[in-house]
Amino acid sequence: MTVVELENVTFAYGEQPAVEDVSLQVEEGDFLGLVGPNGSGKTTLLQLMLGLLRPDSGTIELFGDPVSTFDDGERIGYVSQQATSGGGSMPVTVREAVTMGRFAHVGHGRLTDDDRAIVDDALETVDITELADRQVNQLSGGQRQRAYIARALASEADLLALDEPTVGVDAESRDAFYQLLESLNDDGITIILIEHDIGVVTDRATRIACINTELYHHGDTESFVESDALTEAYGATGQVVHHHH
Ligand SMILES: Nc1ncnc2c1ncn2[C@@H]1O[C@H](COP(=O)(O)OP(=O)(O)OP(=O)(O)O)[C@@H](O)[C@H]1O
Repeated sequence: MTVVELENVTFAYGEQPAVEDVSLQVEEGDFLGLVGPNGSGKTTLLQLMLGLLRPDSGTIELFGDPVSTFDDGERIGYVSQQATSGGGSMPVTVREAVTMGRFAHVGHGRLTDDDRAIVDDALETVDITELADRQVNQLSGGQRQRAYIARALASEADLLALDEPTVGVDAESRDAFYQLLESLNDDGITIILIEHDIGVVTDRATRIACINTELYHHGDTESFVESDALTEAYGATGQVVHHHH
């Protein structure tokens, strides 16, 4: 099944397009790494995919329907840059924050024992059960992004979209976090990850989309590593490329 499909998508905040004529498909089970230099349109492209921004031209389908009519928020777990950097953290406990993942399912009804069990499982999966009663805004960066993943898991999302989730997280927690993403992907959850560390992405992602306003590469990770897309995309802005091997 195709999870996201973009055809000739262009979007501009002002005069200059931030995303220009991008076509790509994300298939169920993909672990897509979205890479490109600073300011190259990665966040914009992700928000277009999720229906948070409307394209100026082109079409976007999410789970097979035009994204404009999409109202199935519970199928997406979106961890924005603000969420992990702390700006969006709420004065609630970890358990309360993760329980919010159930709200799309219970509507105005009450939480059932099943809902509570799903929340417990999500806390367990990301290994933060012992932090359940702590305030989210008192967690470390690494603990906080686990809490946001747990919330997405509790919502039983089919698609996890993460925008630089490990900014400010130490190397060890970061590695554990990417292992967690890999195992969630093995369980069938589709993942789209924005990450500026090319080495991390090529180690973990099964597919790569490389953009600098326009799409320079979209395909499996091996063909990306062997291609010139990286130097071409980054060369356009003269940024230094950091390899991590
Ligand atoms: N709300 C906005 N209003 C106007 N311009 C914006 C807005 N958000 C982003 N831009 C511009 O659009 C371009 C793409 O930004 P975007 O955040 O999508 O890039 P990015 O690749 O995610 O960047 P980074 O890696 O630095 O997070 C940049 O030139 C940016 O300055």
